[in-house]
Amino acid sequence: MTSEWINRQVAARALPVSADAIDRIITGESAPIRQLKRMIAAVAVSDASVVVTGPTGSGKELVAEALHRASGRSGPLVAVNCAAIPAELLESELFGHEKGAFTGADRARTGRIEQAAGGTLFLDEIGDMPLALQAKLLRVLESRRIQRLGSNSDIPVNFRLVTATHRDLSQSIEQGQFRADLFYRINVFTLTVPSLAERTCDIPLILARMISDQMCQNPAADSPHFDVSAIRALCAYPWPGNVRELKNVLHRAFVMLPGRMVTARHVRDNLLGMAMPDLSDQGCDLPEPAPLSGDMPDPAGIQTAFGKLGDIDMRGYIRDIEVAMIEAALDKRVGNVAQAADMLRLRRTTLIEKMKKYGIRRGLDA
Ligand SMILES: Nc1ncnc2c1ncn2[C@@H]1O[C@H](COP(=O)(O)OP(=O)(O)OP(=O)(O)O)[C@@H](O)[C@H]1O
Repeated sequence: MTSEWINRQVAARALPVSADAIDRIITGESAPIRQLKRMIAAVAVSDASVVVTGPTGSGKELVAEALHRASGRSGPLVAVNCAAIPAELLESELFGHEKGAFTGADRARTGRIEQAAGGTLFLDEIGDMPLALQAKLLRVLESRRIQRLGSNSDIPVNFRLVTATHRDLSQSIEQGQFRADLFYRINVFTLTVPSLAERTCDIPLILARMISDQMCQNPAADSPHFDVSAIRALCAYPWPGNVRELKNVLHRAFVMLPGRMVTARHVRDNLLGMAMPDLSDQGCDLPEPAPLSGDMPDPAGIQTAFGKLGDIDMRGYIRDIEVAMIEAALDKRVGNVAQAADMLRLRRTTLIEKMKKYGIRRGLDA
């Protein structure tokens, strides 16, 4: 069904009660976001499958969450990132297995599809699912039954499927990488999340929401304040990494400019340009930090700044830097945790441990 069909349905009815739930999850009042929220409200109540498209970091996972919350389904939202799980493990992750089904299967395990009973199964990056598994998923969608690996018995399943991808699935079909029959099964509705560049008037609201979330997580943090020139500079930027990139910029502001008034110059030079701020115009009289290889902030410069600024919450500061670096590496490697770990010279398991500690879910199944 097309977005014209949805538009007609949306126009034909008042927003349902679930609009509140959607508003709480998706911040923004721009015309494309208001339209997206109305579409979510319209399709949430149906059981039909939804494909969420949109550029990376634009908020596709949030749309899946909003669809689930507004659907009123009593079961859980179970999210699986098909690109983050090695192909050979994805099948048992989704379908579960019986004890002894394969080497290392020392006990039975319920798969994600079963876990989503009565709720929503969100398959992120479905375009990356191996072809053999696509065939199995299609059978599940047609029969509404699954078999765990190593079992012959069918288990009935009841879930609403929401998928997302940053790939052009029609192109993947032409290239033989995605099954056309599965595409038609999963694509009853398409919801497209606009890029941040198409809705820059939402930036002040999103920023305020992110600051308040950050302060809830860490009430001791000293929030930066963005003046009008800073907001204008943020609105003029093209945001290739979309809302995720805005979140990273805010993290940088918390680390580099805590409690300070952020201006357009800070935005351009320090937050988007990634240079350490020159705080001399704010009475701190600090030397310019020497650039490091790779344009990373110079730790020696940070040390000097700390000396001048007095007491510093070192654990909080290091945590903020780790979060910003992990998110930057995940951005650079399009959510691929193994590659991000390589980039950060960490073992994959160490990176995953840190991501769990900091509540970074990108690239990990929920
Ligand atoms: N409207 C919004 N308001 C507040 N935060 C948002 C909004 N949209 C996205 N975010 C935040 O931006 C980040 C990226 O969002 P999300 O993971 O949903 O993007 P995505 O499109 O699924 O990304 P990917 O393509 O990499 O899977 C998340 O931290 C999310 O909470």
